[in-house]
Amino acid sequence: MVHITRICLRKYGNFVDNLRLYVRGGSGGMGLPRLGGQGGKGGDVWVVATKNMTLKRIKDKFPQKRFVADAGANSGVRALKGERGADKEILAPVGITVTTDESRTLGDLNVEGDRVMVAKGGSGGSLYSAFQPSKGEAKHIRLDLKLIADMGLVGFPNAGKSSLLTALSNATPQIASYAFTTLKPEIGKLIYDDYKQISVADLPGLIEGAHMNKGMGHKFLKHVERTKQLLFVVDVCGFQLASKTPFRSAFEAVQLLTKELELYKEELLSKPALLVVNKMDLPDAEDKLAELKEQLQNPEEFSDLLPEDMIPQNYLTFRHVVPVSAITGFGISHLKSCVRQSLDEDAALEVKATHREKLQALRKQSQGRA
Ligand SMILES: Nc1nc2c(ncn2[C@@H]2O[C@H](COP(=O)(O)OP(=O)(O)OP(=O)(O)O)[C@@H](O)[C@H]2O)c(=O)[nH]1
Repeated sequence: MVHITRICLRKYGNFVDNLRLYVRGGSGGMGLPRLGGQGGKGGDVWVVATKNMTLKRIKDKFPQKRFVADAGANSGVRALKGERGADKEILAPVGITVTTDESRTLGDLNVEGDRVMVAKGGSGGSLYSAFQPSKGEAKHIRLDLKLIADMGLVGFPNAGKSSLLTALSNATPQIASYAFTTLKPEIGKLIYDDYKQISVADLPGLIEGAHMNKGMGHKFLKHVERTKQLLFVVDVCGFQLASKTPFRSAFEAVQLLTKELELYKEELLSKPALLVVNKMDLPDAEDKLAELKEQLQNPEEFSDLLPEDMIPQNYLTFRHVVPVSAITGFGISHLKSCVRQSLDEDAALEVKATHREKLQALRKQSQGRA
């Protein structure tokens, strides 16, 4: 398949589920020996859980990824006690874990307003320190989005997501409970011959208009942020949500799903995506699949099938388009291997990127010593 996903990657940058930052508390202020004055304490650095924030936004807004709190003021004749330096707050998304570079957990941000101190400011100089202030704490920290699953199922009601999850995971999926959410996703585990496990989440509640918070809209869409990749699921024969709503073909369903994600948060579309075309056991399924594939090859040509406000800005192209029947089991093992292949591909890229980052850090260190 050709790769609008890649085009999106270039346009929006990859989805960010972890971020490494440099943080430093402010230095303390100088004490004033003559009058026994005390310098102000340096500010602390905090990570604060904030609504509508993403790791990608932090990365884009602060490309240096460096956060330093203000220094405490020196003590002076007019103010024997120097003023405290201002704290620095890093506004971060809800649902992350904050760790040190050595993987020690500093705290979890589960609810809006949760905060974790990540670098303490230095103390001001005083009689006890011969009026010399101390420096603020400095370190690298990591912000990790708590992923609920490797893959997230994205589809309208009745597409067969639950049936698919059961067929894939060969078991009754578990209902998971997460501290940072009120919606309970069902998680299925795909187990491979080499015992590798991949988790797939079925997230209930996506309907047309979800971006406007229709149905369980935003809760659903928040979950999509917490999976590495997306598994779109459509009924090959299309669907009609209710008697008053229009019939949507499989192609329209794909574009409507894409548009819902785009309207909610464009960067979700930079996640790798696979398309599952379900219910291949139904009559005329082969013809409809052929038609869908043709439409996906040239989506612009078929855009007049969609309401104008639901045409995505960028058509998503899928790493794999996999026809299956969750009921008969047709295509399920092929889908399992496509899912594995897609995640393995990204894991290899991630290892490379981490390796590169570490090499760069080492290089910088040795340049600093020279
Ligand atoms: N013929 C056929 N029917 C299917 C297939 N997969 C699911 N169905 C049927 O489609 C209906 C919806 O299936 P679900 O698995 O509940 O669909 P869902 O997407 O989880 O639906 P919601 O829970 O409403 O979001 C059920 O009646 C299933 O039996 C399939 O491969 N072939």
